[in-house]
Amino acid sequence: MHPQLQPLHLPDADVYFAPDFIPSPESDVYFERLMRKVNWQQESIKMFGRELPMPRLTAWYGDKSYTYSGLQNKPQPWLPVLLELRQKVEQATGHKYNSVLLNLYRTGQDSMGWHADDEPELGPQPSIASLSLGGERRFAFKHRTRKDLKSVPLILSDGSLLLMQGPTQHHWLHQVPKTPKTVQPRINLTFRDVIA
Ligand SMILES: O=C(O)CCC(=O)C(=O)O
Ligand SMILES: [Fe+2]
Repeated sequence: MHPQLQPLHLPDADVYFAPDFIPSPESDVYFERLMRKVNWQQESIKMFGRELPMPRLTAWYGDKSYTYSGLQNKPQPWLPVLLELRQKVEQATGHKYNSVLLNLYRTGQDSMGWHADDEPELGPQPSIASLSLGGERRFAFKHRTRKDLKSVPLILSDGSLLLMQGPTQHHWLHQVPKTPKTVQPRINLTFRDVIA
């Protein structure tokens, strides 16, 4: 594993974090390439019987289709910029990934609610590598059942890499809350291995 990936020591989890995995200005170049080349989509979510726009833009690239937030995602074929980033991430983590979900948080009003990446297509102990580019955002982990544990905050800085593996998704939820602060746009890439 990459020496910058340091363990976070959460109980019932296996999480590593590298705050400066892709340093600036290389991170800025990747951010601009992704803004331009990725086919960003505004998806909607069904909530209480109503269709609402997701509070972020998304895109799904890879080799196999996959269900996410109840949507059947047909992946788009890999772009050169995504293959470059995948190679870096695979080298650092020692895992292989056949898919990537991208999220674009345009402003502080864009967000992702509490969830786990525990879809059956990812297998029982998924390895998920999450790369952040652009404006930094707060992230948090919350244990599903142990109410004695406080939620664990983390700042996902520009160029940072977060690796969640082993039992993490089974026991913990995570989120990216909205913020009233003025923040720069942020791109997040979660590399995954879809087995089904
Ligand atoms: O934007 C982030 O850091 C979180 C993304 C995430 O949790 C997901 O795509 O499942
Ligand atoms: Fe997630």
